[in-house]
Amino acid sequence: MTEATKISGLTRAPSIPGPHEGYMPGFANDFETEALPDALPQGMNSPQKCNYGLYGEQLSGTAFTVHPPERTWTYRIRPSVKHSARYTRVDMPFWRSAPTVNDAVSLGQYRWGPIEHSDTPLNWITGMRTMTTAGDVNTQVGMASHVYLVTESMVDAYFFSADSELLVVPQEGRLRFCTELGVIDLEPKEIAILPRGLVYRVEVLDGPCRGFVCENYGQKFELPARGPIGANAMANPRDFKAPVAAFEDREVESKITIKWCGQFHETTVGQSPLDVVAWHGNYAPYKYDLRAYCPVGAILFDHPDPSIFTVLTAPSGSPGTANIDFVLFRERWMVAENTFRPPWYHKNIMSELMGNIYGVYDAKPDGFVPGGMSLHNMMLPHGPDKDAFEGASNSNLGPDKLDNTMSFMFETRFPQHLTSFAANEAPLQDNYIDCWDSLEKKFDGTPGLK
Ligand SMILES: O=C(O)Cc1cc(O)ccc1O
Ligand SMILES: [Fe+2]
Repeated sequence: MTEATKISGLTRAPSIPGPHEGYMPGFANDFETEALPDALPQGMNSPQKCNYGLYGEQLSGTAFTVHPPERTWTYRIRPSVKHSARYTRVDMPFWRSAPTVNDAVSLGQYRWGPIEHSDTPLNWITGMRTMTTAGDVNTQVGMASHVYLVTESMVDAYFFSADSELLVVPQEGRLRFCTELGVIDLEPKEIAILPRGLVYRVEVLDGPCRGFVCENYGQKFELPARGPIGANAMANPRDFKAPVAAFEDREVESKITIKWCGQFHETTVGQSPLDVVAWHGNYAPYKYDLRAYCPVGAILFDHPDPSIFTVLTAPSGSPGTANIDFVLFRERWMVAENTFRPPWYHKNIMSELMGNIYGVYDAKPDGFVPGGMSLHNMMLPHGPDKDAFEGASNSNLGPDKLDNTMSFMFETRFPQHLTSFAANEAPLQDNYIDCWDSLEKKFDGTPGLK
């Protein structure tokens, strides 16, 4: 064990040295961590008096009676109910919540270039730009996709979403999430999950920062069942990392912004809310390095469904039908024989929102660029563009490494609705559907030759 250290002004618990410095490995483990010795009660949750005069407080991420329940016990300098002002409503016009059905026409195949930064300094809250929403935030069903454009750190300002857990996919720049449960540093090729109800501030380590967010209104993300793939490959539990405890004791007026039922509210507190000295439980933020994802694919012929690339899945009420699948298209070898290797042409009941983190995506060699997004909505046909089709139909089928490529998909069972920002202000590529226009009729009435 090393000593407690300081990071962004927070005293951070001693942690295992080496690759896990500052983090604890494992997915949804029952973690325990303390930034001061013996701050964590042992053998019970609610001693009559906690060590150091701490207050015990439980954060429940599932109903008490869900199995397994997800909750974390925090031991903090002040209970979080201690705030000096009532909640006041604030406007956050670019961070929208479902339903946004009347904002724009959503029926269509859409693609956007990267949204550029402006001269206006933006933080984690003001820099959120909602692109699509699905379901209904008030019934805790569905999701929203956002792009964040962040250039400014939050100072004595904090945020939590009562509506959702946030899946963060950075594309540019480095961010630090100082949360009640510890500190997560995040850069492109990594993702983070910020659970519903967790208070945090976001600092810019290296800006400007741009990335994608999937806001999950429903049941939490979990690891997909691997079925016949077995106990290994895809995303392995040990590669997920939760932060060790970290706290600050700062008596300074601080603002907390709360997203609640799609509305934003502010209150003030007389101290930093990041005052959790120790915690234990299985409801925590975590990060994951996408380079640890071990893809499994076709090793003789054909192109399997992209569900084999699922990193995390958030279940809906219907078994096998996700509220959201987070799917990763990363570097891999293509070896299938006598096969059209890119994604096939298809229509899907699930709605597919894609983003490019870096490189070239095999079905769209042009136009789908890093920082860009595309939407193939419920039951709307899509597939490789003309160049991808011709290339893949005529290439020599030796083993071929798809290199320098990382795109992802937020796939939901619900139709996604564009916001007016996505339809009118974001860099929509008006000519996107032309990429299929020049696909030729090749039918000549005679059987094809192999
Ligand atoms: O449309 C897309 O590009 C995503 C996708 C990829 C794939 O390999 C199979 C199906 C699918 O929807
Ligand atoms: Fe698709």
